[in-house]
Amino acid sequence: MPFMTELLPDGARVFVAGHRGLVGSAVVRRLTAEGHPVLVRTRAELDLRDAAATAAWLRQTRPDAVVLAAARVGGIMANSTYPVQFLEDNLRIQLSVVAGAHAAGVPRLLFLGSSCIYPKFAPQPIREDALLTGPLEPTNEAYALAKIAGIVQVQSYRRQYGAAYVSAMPTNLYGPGDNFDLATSHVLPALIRRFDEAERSGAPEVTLWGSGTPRREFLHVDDLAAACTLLLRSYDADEPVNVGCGEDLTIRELAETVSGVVGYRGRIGWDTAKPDGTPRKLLDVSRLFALGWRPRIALRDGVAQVHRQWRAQAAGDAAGSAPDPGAEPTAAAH
Ligand SMILES: NC(=O)C1=CN([C@@H]2O[C@H](COP(=O)(O)OP(=O)(O)OC[C@H]3O[C@@H](n4cnc5c(N)ncnc54)[C@H](OP(=O)(O)O)[C@@H]3O)[C@@H](O)[C@H]2O)C=CC1
Ligand SMILES: C[C@H]1O[C@H](OP(=O)(O)OP(=O)(O)OC[C@H]2O[C@@H](n3cnc4c(=O)[nH]c(N)nc43)[C@H](O)[C@@H]2O)[C@@H](O)[C@@H](O)C1=O
Repeated sequence: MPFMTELLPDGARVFVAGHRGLVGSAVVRRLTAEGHPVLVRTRAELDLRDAAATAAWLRQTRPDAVVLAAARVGGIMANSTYPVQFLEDNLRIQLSVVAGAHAAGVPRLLFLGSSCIYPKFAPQPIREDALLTGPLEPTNEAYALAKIAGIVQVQSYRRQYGAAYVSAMPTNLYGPGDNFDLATSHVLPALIRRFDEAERSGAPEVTLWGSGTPRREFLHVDDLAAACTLLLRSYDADEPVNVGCGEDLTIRELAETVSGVVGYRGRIGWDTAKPDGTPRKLLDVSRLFALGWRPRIALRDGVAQVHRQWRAQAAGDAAGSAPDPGAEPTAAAH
């Protein structure tokens, strides 16, 4: 490997923490396609909450860069039910990986936060400098605080040691390998599963959570992965970078889109005893757009892709085989 003058030289070896997850698997696909050898460890091989084991592995392998996509992640209900794990697991993983990378002399690191770090009533679209300007949304406060600690940790390594470590703040994501467990999933895979099962069973109504009025922005994880490698190659500054498509819709509109793709024609009901969460969190993506990145996968195409994978997964579960998480969406254009 040549002396590191570039932020991510050609052929740089990258450790992708969380490579089996939604984001990590997409980042592995993207890095591999760009010619980077990728280092991975399963949770069974290396629990990233274990600081000593993580530091030892990073010292032994000394990758050229780390993408921190390992985290305790979940939808609104999982976040509200398990705030202790969402706070503590994420703090511990971040402490292990960022400190371990620095101790091992890893020159480059990308930390992934989340759009829920911003105040509940932040002006829309939300700029990066809205951080710490108001109270957080209570349903995911513990997770958001852990992510904010991660951002400050990364900034501190920059300020104190001059490390080229940076943070990205993705909006709500979806894609191949998503979590379809209704108790822990995010809304988009939950809706695909609910409408698909209702269509197959002929159920007259599907009941969704909340009022349907909150607005959310959805980005395909392959678009996020392209942003991650661009940031690794070209971004080196203190402030986090928002990653979103720049457009949002209500959960009711999302439900109409997903039911249309799935072909479900029954009624949609709303259980207002369930939480709505934050009313809106559309990201200002001008910083990332200025670097030349654009989202490529339209929501309807991405939903159709994930629906096909859910069908394959459901059929595979019944037959005892696994789906292909790398299958392409059929069309790709915004
Ligand atoms: N999904 C989304 O909508 C969004 C995600 N993000 C961020 O992107 C990142 C990745 O999220 P996503 O891919 O969706 O999450 P997933 O739950 O799909 O994947 C998380 C990964 O982290 C691994 N992991 C968790 N705990 C540990 C541990 N103690 N030791 C080792 N590995 C561990 C999991 O391993 P295993 O496979 O063994 O479970 C899994 O591979 C997170 O930082 C998240 O905050 C940001 C905005 C939105
Ligand atoms: C990525 C992001 O994800 C989480 O925040 P969230 O955006 O509020 O999460 P969500 O995807 O679970 O819900 C979005 C909206 O959709 C509604 N909704 C309807 N019906 C279902 C449903 O069936 N399941 C789910 N999960 N939601 C439903 C739900 O009531 C809410 O109004 C946090 O983890 C946060 O920390 C974070 O970073």
